[in-house]
Amino acid sequence: MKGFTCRPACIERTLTTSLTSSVPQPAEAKCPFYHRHQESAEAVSCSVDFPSEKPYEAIPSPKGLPLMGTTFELLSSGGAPKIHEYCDKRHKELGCIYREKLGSVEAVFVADSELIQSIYQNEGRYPMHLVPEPWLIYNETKGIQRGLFFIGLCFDDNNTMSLNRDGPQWNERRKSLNKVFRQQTVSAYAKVFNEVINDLLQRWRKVRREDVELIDLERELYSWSIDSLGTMIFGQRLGCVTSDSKIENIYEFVQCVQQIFTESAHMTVIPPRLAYVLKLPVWKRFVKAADRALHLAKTYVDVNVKDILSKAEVGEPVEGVLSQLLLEDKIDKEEIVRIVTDLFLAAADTTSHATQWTLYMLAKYPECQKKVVDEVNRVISPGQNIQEVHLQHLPYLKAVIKEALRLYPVAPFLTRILPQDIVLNGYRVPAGKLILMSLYTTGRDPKYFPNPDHFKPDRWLRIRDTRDIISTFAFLPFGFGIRSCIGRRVAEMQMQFLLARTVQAFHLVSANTRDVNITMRMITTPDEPIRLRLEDRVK
Ligand code: HEM
Repeated sequence: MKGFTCRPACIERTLTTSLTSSVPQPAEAKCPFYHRHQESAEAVSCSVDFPSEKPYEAIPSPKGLPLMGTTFELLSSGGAPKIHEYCDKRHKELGCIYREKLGSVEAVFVADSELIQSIYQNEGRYPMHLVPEPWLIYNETKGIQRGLFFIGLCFDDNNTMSLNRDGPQWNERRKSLNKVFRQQTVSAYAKVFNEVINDLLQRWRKVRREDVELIDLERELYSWSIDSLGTMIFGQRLGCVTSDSKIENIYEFVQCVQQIFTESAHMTVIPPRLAYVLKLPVWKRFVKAADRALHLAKTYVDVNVKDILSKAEVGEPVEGVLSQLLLEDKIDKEEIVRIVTDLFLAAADTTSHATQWTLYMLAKYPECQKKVVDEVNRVISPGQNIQEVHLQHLPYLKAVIKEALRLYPVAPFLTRILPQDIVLNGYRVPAGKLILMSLYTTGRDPKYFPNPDHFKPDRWLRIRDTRDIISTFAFLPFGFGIRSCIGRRVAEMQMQFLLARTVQAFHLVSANTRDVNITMRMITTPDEPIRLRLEDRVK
């Protein structure tokens, strides 16, 4: 057990001042971030601890009303769309660890790099994350099984989380999929990623308005991310960014996925089981969108499975992740369909929104955009395809992406349910309790990132050059460890390719008249459409 505890920032500051002014600190009692705390009044407090262990109930918790708990406060702070800000405020008020019941689930919130590290050290052999309850109820009531993200956690008869009976199954699937998502395999798709980008840039030149503003950036990026991933999985273009889309209802699919996220986010404050039992409109909309999205995706995957199998039978060459999985013959076909369908759900929204925020930052900070353009132009000529080998010469571009993900983490909370008790900052957290790691808060905490509100990609370069120690556990946009994002390599490569080629082709100008903020739809999305003007660089 590490010797730290957290207290409200005001008490913390008073204590720190009085302690440091009089009593010398024993080395072993010092918080590693001690000096940085003193520099910053905004930091979420983390300080010298007491040796005794305290029970779960002693974890700081906001006072709520008898029946309503803190629901009213959450609603008056903007509800589910502003939950990241609400939790950030709580951390500032209660410290880097607190507990609170939001909606139907009680969770322990943690915003401290060392504590996050210790959570991952204790995640066990089959780590468990939270699957949003509406999705679990949907799967359970429809009697359907789902892909990787969903395996390993369910609710038992008492509506509490039951531990890990599917852990070994997850582990087996994950190992098979790790093979198809490792770096060398992903690199082989550089050519198809470029093809999709060529079509996209071509399309943007055509569809932008007369004043060169691009309409519906969100949908454009969705289509790009689905087309890139689809080509990698099916070994053939889906045509989402060209007019010859091979999936008849691709836009309907995109809309359904967006709606699944929106309705799930609404059910953060309305207990999902209640919404289900009472068949509230929010539940009906959720089910309708989920039914349709799964049906559309499954139909398309099914067709491709048949196509691949019949080609393979007559010895015709087949490409793509799906054929790799099918021909390996280790996973049952029905399950492959489920896994692939869910990959699209996990991939499309996340990659497109991370890219959207990064484009917004580049448009908002022209000096950063110029640095990226100069860097890219030194490595590839305009219009040329980008190769994986070029990426090692684009450190600034990578820093820009990291910086955008720091301020706008697509998943602002990482979740774990641990298989055994853990002591965090002196508090015993029993096995099976939901733990939420607040990345939005750690990413904007000055004790980890000086001047946190500034968009400063250089901070990532300086760290490397001077070997400054920054805690990586304060910044984990793809999670960490054996259950981290399986698509990280794909997402990073897709984003690096698209951003490099886009800034080389266009000067990006922000057309938003106010700052765009975050609104949560399960993931971090903009609270008004991000508007970009794309001015040609190369005539
Ligand atoms: C910028 C884009 C992306 C971000 C920020 C992101 C982030 C994440 C995060 C935070 C997790 C949860 C990890 C955990 O519980 O510890 C996750 C899981 C997952 N992601 Fe991603 N992701 C992105 C793109 C993708 C892509 C492109 C794919 C598919 C090719 C994908 C597939 C998955 C899957 C299947 C899981 C569940 C893994 C498991 O449970 O074993 N993600 N992602």
